Amino acid sequence: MDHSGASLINLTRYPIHKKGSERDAVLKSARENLDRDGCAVLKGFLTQDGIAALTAEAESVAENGHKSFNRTNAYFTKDDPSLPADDPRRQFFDRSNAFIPADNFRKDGALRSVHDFDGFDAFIQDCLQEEKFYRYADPLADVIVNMASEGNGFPWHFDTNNFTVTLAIQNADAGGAFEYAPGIREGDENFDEVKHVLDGTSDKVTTLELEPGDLQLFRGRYSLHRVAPLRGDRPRYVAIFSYVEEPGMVGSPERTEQLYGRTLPIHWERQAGHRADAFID
Ligand SMILES: O=C(O)CCC(=O)C(=O)O
Ligand SMILES: [Fe+2]
Repeated sequence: MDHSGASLINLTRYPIHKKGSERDAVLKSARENLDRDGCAVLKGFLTQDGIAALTAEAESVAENGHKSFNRTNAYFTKDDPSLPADDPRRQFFDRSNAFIPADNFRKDGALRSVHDFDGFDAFIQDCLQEEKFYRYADPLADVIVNMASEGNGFPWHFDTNNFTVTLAIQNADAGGAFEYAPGIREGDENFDEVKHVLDGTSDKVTTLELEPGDLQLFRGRYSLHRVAPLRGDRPRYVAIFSYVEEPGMVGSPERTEQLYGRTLPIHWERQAGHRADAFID
């Protein structure tokens, strides 16, 4: 199969490589959506060939996914028994999934052909209007695939990163909608409304049914979000592209071991003097 980015990305609809009025129109719409509710979805960013190629590639390396399980609240903090039992900081959920580390994706493979396509990074940066914007320099984490099936999932949380860039590759048989409460903690923590989201009684939740090939830009620091429980045998595959505010950053050895099940020499060499918390998490 042809793995040039030009055949995998729908450049007719999203001419990200060509400065001009068409690209400007796509940018304008993405920025408006990001401003309004912290989320922009570029439907059908991949072509049908792109979806097929990325799915085949994810399947071919799926066995290398590293499973991780934990119990976490929406804030990734420890339990605080001094708070009332119904405080949202005391609601813990199971979180489990598998990350396929970035070094499973070859330079000439489909996923990196999209990532390395001329203009891809610049386009994402322009949508997000982030001044400091660098690819994560972590060979295990610059672009990964998040794999989850029935019984796994991402329960309600706020991201520690300012934004997340994801590309839907394959959905589970059922379930897996992306649900989020736009800007729920924009002004303050808004624990009362967060509580309603966690117990399923909020009317502030937007549901997105993302399809294979959709590119999503999401500011998850202020918007509580989750992936609704998955059903069926087919795994859900989502690629996650990581960008950070400084060049040369990699993950801490501890976090890398936890997420990917191994570390490389670079994780130990670089740990002094570099922020270690730049994960999509
Ligand atoms: O898998 C997704 O669609 C998003 C998961 C998520 O919220 C995250 O990686 O922080
Ligand atoms: Fe998230």
